[in-house]
Amino acid sequence: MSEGDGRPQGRRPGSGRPEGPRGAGRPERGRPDGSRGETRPDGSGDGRPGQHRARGGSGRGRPGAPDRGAGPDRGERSGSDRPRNESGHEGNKRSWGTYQKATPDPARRAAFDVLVAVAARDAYANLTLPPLLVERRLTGRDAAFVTELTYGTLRHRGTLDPILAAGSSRPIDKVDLRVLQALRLGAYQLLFTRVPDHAAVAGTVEVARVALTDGPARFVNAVLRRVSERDLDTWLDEVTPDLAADPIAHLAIRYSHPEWVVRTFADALGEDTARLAAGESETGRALAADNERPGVDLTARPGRIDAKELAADVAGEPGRWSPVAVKLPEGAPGNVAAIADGRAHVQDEGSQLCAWTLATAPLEGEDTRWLDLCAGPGGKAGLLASIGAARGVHLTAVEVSEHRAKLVESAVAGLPVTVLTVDGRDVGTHPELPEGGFDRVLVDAPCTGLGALRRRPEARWRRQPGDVPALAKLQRELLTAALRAARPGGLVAYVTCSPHLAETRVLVADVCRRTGAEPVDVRIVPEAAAAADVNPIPEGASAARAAALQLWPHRHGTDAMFLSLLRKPAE
Ligand SMILES: C[S@@+](CC[C@H](N)C(=O)[O-])C[C@H]1O[C@@H](n2cnc3c(N)ncnc32)[C@H](O)[C@@H]1O
Repeated sequence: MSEGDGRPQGRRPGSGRPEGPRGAGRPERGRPDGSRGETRPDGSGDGRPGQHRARGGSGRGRPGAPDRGAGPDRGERSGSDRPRNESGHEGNKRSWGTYQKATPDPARRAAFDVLVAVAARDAYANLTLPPLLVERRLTGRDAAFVTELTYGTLRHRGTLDPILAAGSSRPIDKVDLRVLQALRLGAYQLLFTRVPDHAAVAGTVEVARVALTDGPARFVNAVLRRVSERDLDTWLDEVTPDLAADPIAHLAIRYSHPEWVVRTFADALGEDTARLAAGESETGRALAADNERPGVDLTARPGRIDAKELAADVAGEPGRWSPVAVKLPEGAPGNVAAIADGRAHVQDEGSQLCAWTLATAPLEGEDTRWLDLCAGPGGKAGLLASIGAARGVHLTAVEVSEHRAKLVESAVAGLPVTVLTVDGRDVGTHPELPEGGFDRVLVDAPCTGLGALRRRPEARWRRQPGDVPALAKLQRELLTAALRAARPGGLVAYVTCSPHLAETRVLVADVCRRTGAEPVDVRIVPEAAAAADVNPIPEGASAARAAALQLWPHRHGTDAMFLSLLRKPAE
């Protein structure tokens, strides 16, 4: 059984392979559905989405689909551009209808190198890819193709590996790590993009031959040819356990997430195993949303530019939840003048809403001293300080990491902010962090980041359930310190970019119990109320749950941010 909701749109069974030679009806790459591109690691939008592969026809000429053609080394070759091998002679024709090439496609080679760096050295794709693109002079469509291949392969690893295991004569966990990256790269192209099969296989085998030698390349060739024999849905039916029998494992493979993350999402969404097994679950939709490329949101900094003006400047749309949000259309934030001159910054709309809610929630009494206890790299501090500046507020921004504190300094340049490079738990011992000294306090705690998996393609494979207790301990201590820092009657916003209950509702309920802090219903802020309406709170929910806001990519189009607003009891 398979889920109908948000399922990966792989090759559709029954749609059939294009008949005859591929040259005539060659599916194009690039952007066949005209949808928004991958956000480049440098924040620009020139990348392209992983094209979920719909079989049976050419994408050429589809509306909004620039025709990239196959490009060198990627699609069919004409006789005139027949490649030559290293000695300059025409290559031997292979059974895949392609030719031995002198050098592998630089785009596939670059994607392979990033995948190896991520797997072997725990590198971050979004930090490794941009300098590599520059170094290898890959720009425009080539850079977009590398980005798509790299991010798509990393995202879909949990689906690709069981399929590769089924197509391999050797256990996949015994395969050399670099060979495995070539297999994943090839299988991703075969199952999730419109790259023609022969180009996907030949191009990847060529990378393996040059990067790894002939033996591994033959193995890659054999496995990829087996993978290419079926479409994605047929493979999924073969490699996923039955949904009714094992819904967690089924969803984990279908939507490429570790099982513990599937359980985490289901718990946060209040769906038990029986509900998941019934199909069409919201958990399935939440998981599917993590495999989509997020757009780029901008914050129009109050006092410097308003959202309307910024939207007009960048030809973007206003956001749905945050009054200062603008959705950046295709393009690079680096080219936006308002960002370059500090009137706007890049920030997920969910993060904006959290900072906005704290800054605008009604508060009686003095309201001039604000504190951000976990400020790096400074996105929320920048928004809080911009809102506060017009109201005579001074913000103290605390960040324990020196490097990240420097980022905060540049994010709040020109605003009334003091940046302290100290531990946020030093409230009461550091002279600039007096107990009871702040009217509004933000604690945007370090967390598992399970709510931002769309943005960090390898993160879902790095995080472990064992990370949660240590993070929850730190979160508890930071929230307790934030409550110490707030004056009686003052407000504290506890925020995470994780929906894990141990980092969100359970933790907040526990801290409220121990400190006497009172949950404040986030719906006292109209913008938070609008977002909360999408996520109605179940009757009989605990006070902490009833008051909190949980955003989701599949519901709100934002990261899965959590926000709980607390009031320090009056003495
Ligand atoms: C989720 S990030 C904050 C994001 C930030 N508020 C923004 O919007 O740009 C959490 C930050 O807390 C910092 N941090 C971790 N432990 C801390 C501590 N004990 N005291 C202060 N900051 C800490 C981390 O270095 C990290 O920069």
